[in-house]
Amino acid sequence: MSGFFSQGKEKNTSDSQNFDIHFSNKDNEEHISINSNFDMISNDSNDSNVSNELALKTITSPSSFSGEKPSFLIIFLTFLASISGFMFGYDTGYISSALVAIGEDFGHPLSYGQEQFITAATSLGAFIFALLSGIFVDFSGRRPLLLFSNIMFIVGAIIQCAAQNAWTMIVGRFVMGFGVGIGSLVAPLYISELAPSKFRGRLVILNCLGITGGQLIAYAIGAGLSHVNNGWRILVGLSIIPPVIQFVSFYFLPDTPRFLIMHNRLDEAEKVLSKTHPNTPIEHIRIKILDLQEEEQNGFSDCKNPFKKWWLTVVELHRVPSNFRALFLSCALQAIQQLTGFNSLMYFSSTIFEAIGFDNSTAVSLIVAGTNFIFTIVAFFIIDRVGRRKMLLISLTCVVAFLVLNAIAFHFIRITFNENDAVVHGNIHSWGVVIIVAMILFVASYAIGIGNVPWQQSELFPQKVRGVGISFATGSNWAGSLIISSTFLTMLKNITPTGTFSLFAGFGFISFILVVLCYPELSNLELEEVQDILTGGFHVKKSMKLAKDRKNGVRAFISPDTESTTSV
Ligand SMILES: O[C@H]1[C@H](O)[C@@H](O)[C@H](O)[C@@H](O)[C@H]1O
Repeated sequence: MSGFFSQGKEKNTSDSQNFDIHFSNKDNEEHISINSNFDMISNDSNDSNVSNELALKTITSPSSFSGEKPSFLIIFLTFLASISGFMFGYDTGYISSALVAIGEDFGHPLSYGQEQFITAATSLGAFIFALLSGIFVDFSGRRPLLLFSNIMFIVGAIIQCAAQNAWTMIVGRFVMGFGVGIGSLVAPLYISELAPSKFRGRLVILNCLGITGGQLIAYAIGAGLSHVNNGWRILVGLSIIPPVIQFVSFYFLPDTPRFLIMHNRLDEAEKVLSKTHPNTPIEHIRIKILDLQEEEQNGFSDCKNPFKKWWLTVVELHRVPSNFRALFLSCALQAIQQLTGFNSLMYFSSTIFEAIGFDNSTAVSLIVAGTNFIFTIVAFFIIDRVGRRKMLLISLTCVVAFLVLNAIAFHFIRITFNENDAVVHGNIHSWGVVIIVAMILFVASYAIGIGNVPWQQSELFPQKVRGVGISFATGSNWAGSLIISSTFLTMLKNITPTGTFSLFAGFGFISFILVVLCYPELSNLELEEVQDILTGGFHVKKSMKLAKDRKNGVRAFISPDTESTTSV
């Protein structure tokens, strides 16, 4: 029942069976009754043109759910789900120092090809399982997938800890990637489905804080263990703790109300919503359930075959223009995030800093991870206030500028490879300092926008196609990560660091244009409202006006039929 959002004034009375709602909007007076089975049992309107649908839309619109502060339970569940983000960060973060620390533990120094394989194996596993999750996320639920991802994290870590050669290490990293892929899709979805819209941006960024915090901690432990014999095995072994905590917790916790409604488990959904929204009257909760239930009825809930359902959803994603716009935007943003080359730093910063002459390269990398984490905190505070679009534009402008500065600085520094194709420790150079400063500024610019906004992907899709839509978007992220991690050192060698960073800057510039032309402002909208913005175009200007009105407390709405926004 997405559609209008308009003003409404409610007065509710309820008894154990039925409850009545009286409201008025700009032109109409209406009175409806709904019983505890979620059936509408009467509707008296003084204007026959006003539909029941409008009545319900009006009541469930921003008033009761979106403006409300997240309850303790929502925050608690968000933190628990963000453990997936933490594992994503830790597991992608420790590899930078592990690659240096492995040294000759496998009998010879790792060639750059082996380093790339070890790194890229996780991205490959994540890519495959992010796509596969799209088939199962609406079928088995968010929670079982999270549990499964925990098992993969643990199995992958055990294989790596026991590895005696590069290939076993690659297999362990690949299996761990399954967990990373699933977690990177399910955690933000779980959080965004629970979050009140006004706080959705921030709550989803908590998961990103998990990612960047995980990377920082991995770097810190990596630096601490860099001189310990086989210290990298301890570094990997520690990654077993968070999935165990998440597994045990989620074993006892509920799935999201949206998933429960999708499977017609309305009583359970009511229970979860009553706990996550303790101050919301039960009648509002039931109306919200009706709203989501009607949305689900437009879906493929009758189809019991997950593969067929997946295929029907894929067709729907491409057939309906607003869905296709959502798909385009989410996939493009996720790919852009990776093609700016940020993860070349995450994965290879120790190698790069060693090559330009820094002795404690892992400690220097720590500054990179710390900057990423601190600026993700900045993003956390500003995302719902400044808005996604503005953050992206500022971020991409600075990202391009600092990538160009890096490209220029690298022109004056040589990176050399030995006869085994391993990167050779270089000599410190004044341009090396410029590179470090430019890298840090690049990371800060990345983290306040393009590093985090793409993970708001769930909000772009309607319920019917959300699971599959975000699996494609997450897949695009991992495809980008895979391309960067498997080619970065090869690019350094073949097209020079200057060529490599110029290429990243080029991608950043194209992305900037794309955001200017196509990315609407989605702050403060209900998940169900976003499609109205994407119907009939990207509606960039209108979305900006709407966001401004909402921010200023003006009750504004968009009509999907006229495709105009109205402030009241
Ligand atoms: O949002 C995250 C974050 O920016 C991480 O630091 C990065 O390593 C990931 O690839 C990205 O998806």
